[in-house]
Amino acid sequence: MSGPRPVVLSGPSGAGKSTLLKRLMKEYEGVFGFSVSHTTRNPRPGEEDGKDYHFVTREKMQEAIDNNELIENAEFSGNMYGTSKSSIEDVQAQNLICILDVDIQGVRNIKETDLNPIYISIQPPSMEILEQRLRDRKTETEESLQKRLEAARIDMELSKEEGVFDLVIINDDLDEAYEKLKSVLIEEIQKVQDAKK
Ligand SMILES: Nc1nc2c(ncn2[C@@H]2O[C@H](COP(=O)(O)OP(=O)(O)O)[C@@H](O)[C@H]2O)c(=O)[nH]1
Ligand SMILES: Nc1ncnc2c1ncn2[C@@H]1O[C@H](COP(=O)(O)OP(=O)(O)O)[C@@H](O)[C@H]1O
Repeated sequence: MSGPRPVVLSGPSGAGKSTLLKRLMKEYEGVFGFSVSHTTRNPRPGEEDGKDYHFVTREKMQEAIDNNELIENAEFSGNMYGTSKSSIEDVQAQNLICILDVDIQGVRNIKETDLNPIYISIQPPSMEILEQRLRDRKTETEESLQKRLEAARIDMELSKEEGVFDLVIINDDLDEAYEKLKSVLIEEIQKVQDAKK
C-alpha cells in the first residue's frame, strides 16, 4: 500500500521529541498516527498502556521478537524497546502519517527495512540544558538519568554523521523548533488533508 511517508523522530532522551510530536498530533488531528512501541520500562504517571506504549514484561517482549512481530528492537538504558509491524500497519491502514519515536539504534535498524520514512533528529542545545530538562521533568531516578545522559552523548556524536538524518532540529526555543518540524512535513500533511476532501 502506498500511503503517506512515515516519519521517524529520534534524538536524546529529553531532547523534546514527545513534546513536539504531541503538539503536532494535536494541531493536525486526523493526519498523524503514533506507532505505539513495546517497552519493558515501567509506565510513568499519566502514561497509558496502548497509547504511549504497550507496557510488557521481558518475557512478552522476547516472545514478540521470537515470533518475528517486531521490525526493530533495542536495549536502551536497561530496558527493551521495539516497534511491532502491527503498530505501523494500524496507522497506515487509516492512511495517516505514521510517526515513530525511536533511539539511534532504531534508526539504524529501520534503515535496513523497506519503511522509507523521513528521518528527523531532535537535538538539545547543549548537554547542560539537556540535563536540566531531564531533571526538571522529574521522571528519572539518578541512575536512569545518568544512563540517559551517557546515551545522549553517544546519540549526539552519531547524529552528526552525514546522511543519517534528513533534518536535524536543535530544540532551543520550542516554538521555533516546532515551526521547523512542521515546515519539513507540510507537503505530506497536505497530501493527507487533500485525500480527505
Ligand atoms: N529502538 C527503539 N527505540 C525506542 C522505541 N520506543 C522508544 N524508543 C526510544 O527509547 C528511548 C527512551 O524512551 P522513554 O523511556 O520513553 O524515555 P524518554 O525518551 O526520556 O521520554 C528514547 O530514545 C526513545 O526514542 C522503539 O520502539 N524502538
Ligand atoms: N524547547 C524547550 N524549552 C524548554 N523545555 C523544553 C523544550 N522542549 C521540551 N522541553 C521540556 O523538556 C523535557 C523533555 O522533553 P520531552 O518531550 O519529554 O523529551 P523526549 O520525548 O525527547 O524525551 C520536558 O519536561 C519538556 O517539557
